[in-house]
Amino acid sequence: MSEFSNHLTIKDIAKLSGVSKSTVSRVINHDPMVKETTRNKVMAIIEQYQFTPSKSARAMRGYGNKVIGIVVTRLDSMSENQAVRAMLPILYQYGYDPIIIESQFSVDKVEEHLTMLKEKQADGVIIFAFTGLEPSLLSFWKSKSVIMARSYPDFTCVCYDDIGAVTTLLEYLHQSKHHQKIGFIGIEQHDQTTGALRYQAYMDYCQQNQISPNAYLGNLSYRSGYELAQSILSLSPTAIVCATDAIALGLNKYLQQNQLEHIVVASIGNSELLNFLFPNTLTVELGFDKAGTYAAKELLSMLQNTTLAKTITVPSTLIFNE
Ligand SMILES: O=P(O)(O)OC[C@H]1O[C@H](O[C@H]2O[C@H](CO)[C@@H](O)[C@H](O)[C@H]2O)[C@H](O)[C@@H](O)[C@@H]1O
Repeated sequence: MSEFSNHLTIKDIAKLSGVSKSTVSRVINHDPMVKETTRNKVMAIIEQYQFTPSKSARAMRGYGNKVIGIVVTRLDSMSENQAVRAMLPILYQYGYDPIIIESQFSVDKVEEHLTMLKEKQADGVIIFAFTGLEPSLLSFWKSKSVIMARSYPDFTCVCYDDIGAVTTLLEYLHQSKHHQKIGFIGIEQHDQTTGALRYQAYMDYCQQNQISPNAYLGNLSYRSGYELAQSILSLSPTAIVCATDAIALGLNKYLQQNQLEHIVVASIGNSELLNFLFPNTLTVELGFDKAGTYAAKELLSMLQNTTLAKTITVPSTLIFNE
């Protein structure tokens, strides 16, 4: 709406809506106490004039920029994307602006990002943690952070059921489908969760059920699954459990190229991409979206009241894609 609308202030919106300035600011800041009829009236004017409160105006008036930093490890991670996608609508609903930044598993980068977020006076952070990221680095944020994918004492953390997911797949393949030769392609054990926990769960199950282990470990890439395929096939497995969907995509590609699709592939993740390309893959869902929802809600409740630190482990579920 013309040049005029770009210069509108909260005072103008208040006048046009027939409410006070403070009511307009409460609508802008998603105050749940504002009556729905008032909110609708103000929002109609805001939309009509395409009014955007400037951040400096909000800050000067003491509303502050409500900012949450989200530090992901990889912008191209399917699992982290799913979790972040679940967080965003909740943060928006409560008037927070998310700042999404990537650490690439670098402790230095996390430190740099957290310093920037501190300088910007971010209200809170959600950090996708990884092996080597020490809790001491996060101490400033203890009461206003949620840590994803790893558990740290005295912090609020959202974790995945790494051991349960592997065990569920093995039980199904071994007990229900009677596979005896089950291989495993995982992640190197310096990665303590996706790597060591999932590999250890496989080894434990093999030991408890007299299965000869056949395991190869690599990294989180599709290529790793593809490249380890040939080695694992040397012991002629009838089923192969993959620690992640990316590994399963690589393995499935190899099996398809070599017409070995009779080998059952099982995976942990249940991503849309894997389901679309290789719908026969047996999957366990870790609940990345649920984890994102828990994280956003926990952080918001921490920011509103003092809550005790807790670790939430999202339960895993076996999915039957018929
Ligand atoms: O290929 P992806 O979709 O990215 O899924 C692979 C695994 O990613 C996550 O684990 C990795 O990142 C974590 C931080 O988000 C880190 O703590 C962990 O060490 C990495 O392996 C996710 O937590 C796993 O469940 C996914 O399987």
